[in-house]
Amino acid sequence: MNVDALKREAAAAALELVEPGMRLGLGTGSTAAHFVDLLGQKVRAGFDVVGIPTSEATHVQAEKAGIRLTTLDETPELDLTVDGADELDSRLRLIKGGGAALLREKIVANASTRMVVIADAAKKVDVLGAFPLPIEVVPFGLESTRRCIVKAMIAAGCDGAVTLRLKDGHALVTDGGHFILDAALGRIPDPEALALGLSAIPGVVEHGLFLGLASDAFLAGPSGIERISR
Ligand SMILES: O=C[C@H](O)[C@H](O)[C@H](O)COP(=O)(O)O
Repeated sequence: MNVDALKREAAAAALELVEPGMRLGLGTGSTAAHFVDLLGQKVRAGFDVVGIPTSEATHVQAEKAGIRLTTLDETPELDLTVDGADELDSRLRLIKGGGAALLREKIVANASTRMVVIADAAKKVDVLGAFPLPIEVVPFGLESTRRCIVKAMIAAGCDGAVTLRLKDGHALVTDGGHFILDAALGRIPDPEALALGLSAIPGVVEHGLFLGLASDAFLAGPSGIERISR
């Protein structure tokens, strides 16, 4: 089975958790897109839920799929968020932001009673960090912020290049109007320490370490779905 089919299987498993009337956070990325697609099919068959998209891209997809949408201002507390991840470990600590949506994703996950991760099984790792950690930063003072990030990494026992994410030769601009710095760390021995260090830097808006947010994960592999719960 190809990776895309596995992503769809994980999305289908998470769909079974959705109950009528739920307030749902809708994730971003190729795996979350399967969930939105499957949810749209259910909605068009008469199922009623309301969704909060975590990116402009998901907003467009969900609207086209016929899913009723709201905002966190109208609906500040959600029942369930279903989202993908770039990496996760057995304690459901995640790296997210490969699609540059980490800020809204974290706000939405934090507003949800449950966050469920959907992914192909290859995303599960023993130690986080092979996937470069996305860090969303304010454009003002970029180089100064980058140096502070390097110091915070070293203090947390890791090291690696921190580079500006580009799109079409220019700095990629997130939905919130910020830039993304990607930290190629290889391994993150103490994600909690690194998260604390990064959050203390004024120019850092948010980082892609999602710690203590996910309650469950559905991981689709060749031999079926593995469910991890916390
Ligand atoms: O910013 C993007 C998100 O964090 C995605 O959920 C993450 O990158 C996983 O995306 P995909 O399902 O495409 O691998």
